[in-house]
Amino acid sequence: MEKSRPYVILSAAISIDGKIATRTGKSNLSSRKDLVRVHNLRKSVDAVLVGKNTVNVDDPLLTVRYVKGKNPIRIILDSKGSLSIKSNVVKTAKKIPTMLVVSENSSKNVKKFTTKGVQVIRCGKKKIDIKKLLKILGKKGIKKIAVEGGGTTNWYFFKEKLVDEIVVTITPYVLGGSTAISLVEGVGFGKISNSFKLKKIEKIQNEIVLHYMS
Ligand SMILES: NC(=O)C1=CN([C@@H]2O[C@H](COP(=O)(O)OP(=O)(O)OC[C@H]3O[C@@H](n4cnc5c(N)ncnc54)[C@H](O)[C@@H]3O)[C@@H](O)[C@H]2O)C=CC1
Ligand SMILES: Nc1nc(O)c(N)c(N[C@@H]2O[C@H](COP(=O)(O)O)[C@@H](O)[C@H]2O)n1
Repeated sequence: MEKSRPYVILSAAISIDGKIATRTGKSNLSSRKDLVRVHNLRKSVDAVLVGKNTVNVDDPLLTVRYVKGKNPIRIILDSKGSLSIKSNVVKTAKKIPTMLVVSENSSKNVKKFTTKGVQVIRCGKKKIDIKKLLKILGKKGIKKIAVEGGGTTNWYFFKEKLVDEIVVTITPYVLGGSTAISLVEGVGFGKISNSFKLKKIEKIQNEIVLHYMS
């Protein structure tokens, strides 16, 4: 691992059949106990990162609420700068540090975000250059981040081999649906080569939490 970039933990809840949401975008798969674990993870990292679709579909807060602890910085990847101004992350950005990462080619006016307290970072020409972004975050003193989806964002991190740890909860649901989002979307790998080492298995009632390391 390059020392200059933050340590990356990919965190998600999946159904038995590997989906992270229903075909209609419902993603509240984890039990309350598992969410307590997720919030303990959030308080242990410097930043939580998600993609724009996750914000637009879930309208998350990405805060620490089920346990006591400091909120991580929130980072949203949105190459075109088309995030909803009415989203919870934007509405609370003056209280909780929030970064919006857009590509250099994005012509959208980002002032509407900055006036709401969102820090805007331009990184990568058309797509967001995640390697470069992690270097920028490292220089800002961010040492550990949790990537919380969705499937497209997860793919970019796997594609660039930037995932150091995977924490995934298998929840007791079968969702099906060819259009339902899986843990990892994108083009996918053509070869079976990207293996991780299983380090820990936790059983939380009806769920299993798997911890893998690169
Ligand atoms: N069960 C779970 O643990 C979770 C479920 N979800 C679900 O996932 C679904 C959303 O997933 P997706 O549609 O795959 O979208 P996503 O949330 O990964 O967002 C994709 C968007 O993020 C931006 N983006 C991400 N990486 C980029 C890069 N390298 N360069 C440029 N732009 C980049 C782009 O605007 C792209 O269209 C929602 O239904 C949500 O509920 C999301 C997070 C966790
Ligand atoms: N670990 C995990 N389990 C689930 O069941 C989930 N749905 C998610 N989703 C991630 O958490 C965000 C919601 O956060 P808030 O509760 O609003 O703080 C969601 O947008 C996903 O990133 N994760």
